[in-house]
Amino acid sequence: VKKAKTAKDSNTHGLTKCRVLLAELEAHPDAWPFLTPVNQKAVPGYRKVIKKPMDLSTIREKLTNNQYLNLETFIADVNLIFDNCEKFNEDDSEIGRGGHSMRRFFDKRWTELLD
Ligand SMILES: Cc1nnc(-c2cnn(C)c2N)n1CCCn1ccnc1
Repeated sequence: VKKAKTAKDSNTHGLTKCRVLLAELEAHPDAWPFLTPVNQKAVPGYRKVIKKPMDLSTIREKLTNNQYLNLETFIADVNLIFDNCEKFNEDDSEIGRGGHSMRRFFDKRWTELLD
């Protein structure tokens, strides 16, 4: 029997899914370009081109600091990683291919975790 969904329940429930998904993203073999913030001093053009940098360690920090209201706001930050990657990297490049691979994996997993 499905328990009545209170706002708190769906929030807690949603945050558990965020933790599961983030752990899987961090452990993925193609995650290496996305584990830490792009070094904007070392990468010419990145600061100018990418308006909202995002990476998995920043998402981990925000999750730890309870900054995600729900699964949707978490998914938006993860997609930002992949959109930034597509904007800055050729599809036919190692980092570009890694971004596509990670996005495919993430899309599959979060849809599987939906109620
Ligand atoms: C993520 C991401 N998107 N673009 C880059 C990047 C970094 N340098 N260059 C020339 C790029 N296109 N990144 C960060 C990749 C992280 N990285 C690079 C080497 N070791 C880690």
